[in-house]
Amino acid sequence: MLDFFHDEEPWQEALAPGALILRRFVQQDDLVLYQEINRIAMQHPFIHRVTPGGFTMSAAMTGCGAAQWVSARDGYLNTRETIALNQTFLDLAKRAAATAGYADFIPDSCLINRYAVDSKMTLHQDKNERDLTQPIVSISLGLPAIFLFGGLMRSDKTAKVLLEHGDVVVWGGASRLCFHGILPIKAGIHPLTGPYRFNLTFRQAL
Ligand SMILES: O=C(O)CCC(=O)C(=O)O
Ligand SMILES: [Fe+2]
Repeated sequence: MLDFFHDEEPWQEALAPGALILRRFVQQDDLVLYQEINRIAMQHPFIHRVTPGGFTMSAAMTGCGAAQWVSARDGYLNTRETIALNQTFLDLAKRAAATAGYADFIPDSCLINRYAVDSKMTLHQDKNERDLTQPIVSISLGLPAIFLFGGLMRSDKTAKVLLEHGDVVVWGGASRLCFHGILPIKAGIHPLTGPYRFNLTFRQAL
């Protein structure tokens, strides 16, 4: 893959108390992650969920692990039909969490979002998980995106952060319930993922 910065050493950037960006943390594992996303999508195709307010989400979703997120209203569905979290996924998520100071992270689920051009995610809190002492580990692959990261109130000022291929954001502790979102994705073609951005969020949901 032609990537000018492919050999760059990963580095870290503080985002907020309890929140850290691990730049290029999964860059070396991008192909394995992408192949696993495709394997999962063969069994559980990406779908556009409808919010409780009746809006169809622009990002398409699938996932793996013990629980599947249904909606902000209905939370997680504990289902036997989901695909197990594979070892590479688990190892990476735990290693990222530990690097950010969350050594006890035990993810049981991974939600996968696929963003095409103009797809976005409006500001929200991840609060359907049962144990909020466990962090969120969020991996970005493919096209870049602007990530908004705010405070505990929707109206709080948000930081705008460019997330690129291979970056990981971990948030927990004082930041666990911070509002966050994704601005509309700009058109582009990524060497690995084509016209898409993928995001994987690892959680202990149940
Ligand atoms: O796509 C992202 O980077 C964030 C996704 C997200 O916030 C979520 O799935 O809850
Ligand atoms: Fe979220």
